[in-house]
Amino acid sequence: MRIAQALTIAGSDNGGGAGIQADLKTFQELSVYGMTVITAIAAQNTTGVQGVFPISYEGIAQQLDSTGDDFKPNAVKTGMLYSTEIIQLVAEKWRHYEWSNLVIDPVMVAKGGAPLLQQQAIQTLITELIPHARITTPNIPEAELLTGMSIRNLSDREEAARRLVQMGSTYALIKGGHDTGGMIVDVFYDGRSFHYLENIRIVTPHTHGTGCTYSAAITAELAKGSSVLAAVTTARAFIQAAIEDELGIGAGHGPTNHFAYQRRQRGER
Ligand SMILES: Nc1ncnc2c1ncn2[C@@H]1O[C@H](COP(=O)(O)OP(=O)(O)OP(=O)(O)O)[C@@H](O)[C@H]1O
Ligand SMILES: Cc1ncc(COP(=O)(O)O)c(N)n1
Repeated sequence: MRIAQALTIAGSDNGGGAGIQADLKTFQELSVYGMTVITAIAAQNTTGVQGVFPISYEGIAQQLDSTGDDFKPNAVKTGMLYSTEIIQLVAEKWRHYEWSNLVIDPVMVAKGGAPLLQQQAIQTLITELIPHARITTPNIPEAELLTGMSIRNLSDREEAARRLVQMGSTYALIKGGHDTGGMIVDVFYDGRSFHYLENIRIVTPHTHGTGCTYSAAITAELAKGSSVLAAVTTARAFIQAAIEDELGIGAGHGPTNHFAYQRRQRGER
């Protein structure tokens, strides 16, 4: 049996809750073989980001080539891409290796406020990478920056999703984690109709890396051949379980529980 394979192109979180580490844990839990291209080392913990150290352009290019020359990932996700140059490089290699199933999590700012994408790189993300995306998964502030509109209500979210599809992303998912109400509504758009993934907001400080984990789960499911809506639905259940069964690690905003979804599937909760 050929195992499904997925590649994540993202930053490293030494604390293990977000970035490359969250992606690999999620791939593994969903029975997908994971590979990585590291764009930057973010020194961080549950109290914040203490430093960001980008990998050299050559270092990233070589990782992409070493991956592309030998492996054929069934799906690829991007997380923290940090700069215009890195986005252009990823777009170039994407075309060169003819990869498929691109999931773009347009990581811009860490939960604590530290910038993870340079301001001037947002336009490059729009022109160079989003046109290749199978799905783009911004949170509300990211969707506002990408679309240039302010998002206050559900119809604004729908309009933002439409604009992402107009930019060339085949599907769009506007995540509602930054909602303030008791319900979280993620808006999924397939270019024709909308689906709403509604869940009760879990009251917890332990939401570090939720966006990374959610998009990694979508990537894993796409790698296994799921439809995009089915992938998002499974990923939503994965992130809900990961937030609900909290681990309580660290003094601040702790990581989610990447074991939770499979433990529930096995009836071990
Ligand atoms: N408190 C919560 N309760 C339930 N679900 C949540 C909660 N916080 C986040 N989620 C789920 O996780 C998804 C991703 O969260 P969010 O919108 O905060 O993404 P994000 O800001 O990209 O995350 P991060 O930057 O931490 O990786 C949300 O769309 C929602 O489905
Ligand atoms: C390497 C890396 N990638 C992404 C995030 C976003 O996660 P969060 O918004 O929860 O801090 C992060 N903190 N670090």
